[in-house]
Amino acid sequence: MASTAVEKDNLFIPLIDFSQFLHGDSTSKNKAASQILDGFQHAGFIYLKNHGISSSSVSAQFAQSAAFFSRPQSEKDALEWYSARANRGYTAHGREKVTQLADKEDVEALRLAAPDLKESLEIGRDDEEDCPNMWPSVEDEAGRVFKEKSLAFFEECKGLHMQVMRAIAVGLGIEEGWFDKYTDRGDNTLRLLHYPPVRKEVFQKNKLQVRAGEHTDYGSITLLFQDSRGGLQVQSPNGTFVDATPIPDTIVINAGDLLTRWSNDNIKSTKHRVVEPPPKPNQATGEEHPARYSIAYFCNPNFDKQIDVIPSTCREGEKPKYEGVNSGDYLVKRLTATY
Ligand SMILES: O=C(O)CCC(=O)C(=O)O
Ligand SMILES: [Fe+2]
Repeated sequence: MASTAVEKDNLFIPLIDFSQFLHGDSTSKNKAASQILDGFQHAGFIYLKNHGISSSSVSAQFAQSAAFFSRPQSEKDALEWYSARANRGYTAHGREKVTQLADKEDVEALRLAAPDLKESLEIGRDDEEDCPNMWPSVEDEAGRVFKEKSLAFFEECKGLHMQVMRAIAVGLGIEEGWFDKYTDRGDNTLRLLHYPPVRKEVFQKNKLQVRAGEHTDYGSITLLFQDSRGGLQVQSPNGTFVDATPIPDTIVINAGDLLTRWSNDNIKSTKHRVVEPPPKPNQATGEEHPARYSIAYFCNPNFDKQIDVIPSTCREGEKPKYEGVNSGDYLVKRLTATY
């Protein structure tokens, strides 16, 4: 049995030791693969430890992210996200609304009602034609290091995506490398997220206020690295939102809508959101919640691939529930609907 990371309201998110899949004998490997598949089929979420991405790589990327978001607003605005097809660049949510107001009191009132609760930078494969990444100036040394480190982290995550898809293949009883031809291009997005400090009264005044609204992800799987603040919640089968508490050195991985479709609804894409962090024992009670950082690596099948239901996920005599779609078009369509 895998140990359990989250257990509440009929939501059971397993904590799986991925070294058993990567380096174990065939019995351990198959066992880890079925635990992973089982987690995706029932919760839509798993936690992975010993995943092969070193804690120094992860903390270095968090440091790069914090340094990036501490740049002057004008520098970040110059890197603005520019199209759903490219899905690269900087987004400051709610900012436009705020800056259009001249009156100081109006600005403050609006800031309390609908504050900027997150900002993000999306980074894609760096060699995609006509879709450049939006890097800070590489003439500045920090900008050059940011680019180099972020691209190295991108590659590490790409490798883990391939391995997790292999585990899903083994779990499904198909050839281990079945997904490789869908994962080898790395048409993925590294999204750095910063939830700035926020006054507690913002949540008290508006019970619906969240740091990131509920949603499902779009692609195959998402690798989610969170800091120790907390606030991520996952929807349980009962409909409640349950804390997905940070566990050091683990990655939270969830399945996205395209994998649900690809697997004929065998695998779940589960709603999640980010809310006010839960109180921690012995924590000083200030007026403000400190900043939260997370890194989401959204994985997609190669954009030039047709995604037809995986034959082995249909039971005998069962028809596929979905028509084939092109992976890249599917993602662009979903992004266009939200941005
Ligand atoms: O910040 C987080 O923990 C979650 C972010 C997320 O779900 C997303 O960006 O899709
Ligand atoms: Fe998400």
